[in-house]
Amino acid sequence: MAALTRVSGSVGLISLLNPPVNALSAAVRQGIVDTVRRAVSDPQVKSVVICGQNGVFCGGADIKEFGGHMSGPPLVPIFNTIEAADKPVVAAIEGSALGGGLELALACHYRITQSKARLGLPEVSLGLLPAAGGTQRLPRLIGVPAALDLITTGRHLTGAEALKLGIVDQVTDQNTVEAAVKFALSIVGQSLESRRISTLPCPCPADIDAFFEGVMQRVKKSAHGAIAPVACVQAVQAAATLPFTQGMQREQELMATLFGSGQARALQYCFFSQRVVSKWSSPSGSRWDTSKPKPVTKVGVIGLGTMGRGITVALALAGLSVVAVETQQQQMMAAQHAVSGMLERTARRRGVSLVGDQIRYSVELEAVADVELVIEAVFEDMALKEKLFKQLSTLCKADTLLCSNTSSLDIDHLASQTHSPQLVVGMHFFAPAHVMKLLEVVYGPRSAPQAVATAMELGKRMGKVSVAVGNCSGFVGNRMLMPYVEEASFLVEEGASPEIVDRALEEFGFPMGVFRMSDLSGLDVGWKVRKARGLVEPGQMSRVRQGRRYSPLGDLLCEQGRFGQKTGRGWYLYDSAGSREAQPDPWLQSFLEEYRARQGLVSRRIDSQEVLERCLYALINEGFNILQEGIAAGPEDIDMIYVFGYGFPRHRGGPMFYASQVGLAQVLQRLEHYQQLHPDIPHLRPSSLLRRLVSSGSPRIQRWREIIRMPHSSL
Ligand SMILES: CC/C=C/CC(=O)SCCNC(=O)CCNC(=O)[C@H](O)C(C)(C)COP(=O)(O)OP(=O)(O)OC[C@H]1O[C@@H](n2cnc3c(N)ncnc32)[C@H](O)[C@@H]1OP(=O)(O)O
Repeated sequence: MAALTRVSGSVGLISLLNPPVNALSAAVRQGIVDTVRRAVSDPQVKSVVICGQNGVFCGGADIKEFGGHMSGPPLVPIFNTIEAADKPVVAAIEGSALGGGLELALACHYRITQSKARLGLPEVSLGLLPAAGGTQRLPRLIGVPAALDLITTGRHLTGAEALKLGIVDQVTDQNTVEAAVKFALSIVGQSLESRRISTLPCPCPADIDAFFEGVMQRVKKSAHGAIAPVACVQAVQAAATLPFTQGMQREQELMATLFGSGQARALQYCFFSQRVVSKWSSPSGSRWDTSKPKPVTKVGVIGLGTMGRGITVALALAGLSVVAVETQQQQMMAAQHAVSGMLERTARRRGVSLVGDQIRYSVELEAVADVELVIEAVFEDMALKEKLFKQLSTLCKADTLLCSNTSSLDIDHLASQTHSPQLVVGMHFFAPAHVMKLLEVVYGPRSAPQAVATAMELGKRMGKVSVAVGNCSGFVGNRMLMPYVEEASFLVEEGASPEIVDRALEEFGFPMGVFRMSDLSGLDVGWKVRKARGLVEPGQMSRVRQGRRYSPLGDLLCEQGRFGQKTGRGWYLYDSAGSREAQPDPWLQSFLEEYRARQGLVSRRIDSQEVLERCLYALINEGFNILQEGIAAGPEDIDMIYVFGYGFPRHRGGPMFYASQVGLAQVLQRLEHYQQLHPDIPHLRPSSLLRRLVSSGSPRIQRWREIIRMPHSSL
């Protein structure tokens, strides 16, 4: 798993051999031990270069090993041996040097990197910390603030950025291994004293205690309950305040706590789930590996409201040509201005040059006649969309893919308006579309495999996590959201306040609770949807509609003009329209008291456990229904949708993984309990798939797909 050859007469070249990313599996670690020992003891070898096979230095520890019993030599002594070697060791970094891969490079005396290589310590995103000396060596090399930034965020740097920070010694656009070998030849005999990072003092800010206090406060606030970022700060603090050996001990202690935690398991599940969802399949048998995407270079976007603008920006940033269409000149000009601003800000933040000249604006629908793919982003109005799809089907090229950004409407119905229903899919982006990572790609029974593959590939090019899902009202994300939001309203009817509900959900790890989120996105959005479904009865307070329990609270607030942040009043009170500082509203409290009195509801005390169980288990239960119906191929699809699109705390793995950790029997039992108390709420009726999984002994989440596919009685 690692090979040693002698090149250029005296350079020992060690290559890591573990495709695809040369992860540091037990065999690779053993290979490094053996090859380093041989290189160091070979008198003909005067210097050493470590590289990875196939253009990748090393993707870090083998994450697949984490779940089981770890065997083989540990990393820390291997890296200490490399650093202590009396021959210069040079890391030749191509592709990626991440996690343990970068820690290996930090143990070497010199680092040479390809300019486009990705370097970083992403362990925090796996619920861990860089525990092979990364938290102790990096701050000694680049100083505490810069190291903290990299270690607590896990962000990747390019080779060029790493040079600026002082992580690497040289960047090359030529063959990196050849450059490293040449370099290794040039440094033979030079003192290595100043090259052993563990022996360097740690450059620290002046008032170190105050500095770490401030950092810890910031990190805790943004961590939303995740423990790894906090442990990362503690480990770097040890680097700043303790000698290297003691710092290493502290690093190990902190790692031991994280390693066995449920959060690490959840985050590692997310890592693999993100890759699982890219390998999509549909019930019709089409699959990622048998469906070839169509090449796309030019995309039309119809409708330049908030969503259309964000989609235009995301396409342009991905290097695609865009034809952006609005109906009126004035709206088009406003959109053009807004898109330019968004592009400018994003380009500045990412440090890339400005793009924008590949966007053509038009008020003529015919402008999209020659594009390969159209994304419709007009108002959520079926009649309008029907008309548009009919027009597009006539004016576009025969093989143009027609995609809708609808968040809930029937894709199959839209497809039926066109000459080629097989070329229609949903591309459901999330606002702001140039920022949010999630894309739901919605296929109907008639969607061609190539259409799905093309939308998935386009999403990937736009940097999205694309998840293929079946067609139903609300698809996966919004369908599951409905019972979650409804439960929150029912709890408020029964005695909770919006603050109580939101606090419980925010303590669980959501960046915002239901009501703060609703105020942010606008209460009128849901109101319109409920009106379209015939649920709204103006001025009426009845709590049963269409044969099931209904809360008219949201409608009543809208009738008062309380649309949330934009009107300065919603579930909360704001200083002014557009302000973000939510305050409890005494008016709302009296309104709720009066409402409950008129409904004959006796307010009761509701605790955070009930909030979490009713909101989350209702959401999870709908997830099981979705799995059972084959709308999502597996629990990973649902979890990635919720983590990347709905702010579900990543360190909890997503709703389905969370359910598996709570225990399926427990989720079932609590749903049964609440269903008995509230028989008029259908979404609390346990899904038959949940029952089936419980009666199959609550298997590991990785086995659910298999059980879902097993033929079963519907009784
Ligand atoms: C003592 C414990 C110490 C821990 C320290 C650590 O090192 S923890 C690990 C830190 N490393 C990372 O977090 C890197 C994870 N990998 C990536 O970010 C990316 O895979 C990549 C290296 C940037 C490559 O990206 P690319 O898009 O080219 O490929 P994929 O992401 O699709 O990966 C290809 C397949 O390789 C598997 N894989 C990737 N990294 C690892 C890893 N570290 N361990 C095990 N397996 C890894 C990945 O799952 C893909 O597998 P498939 O089966 O093909 O889906």
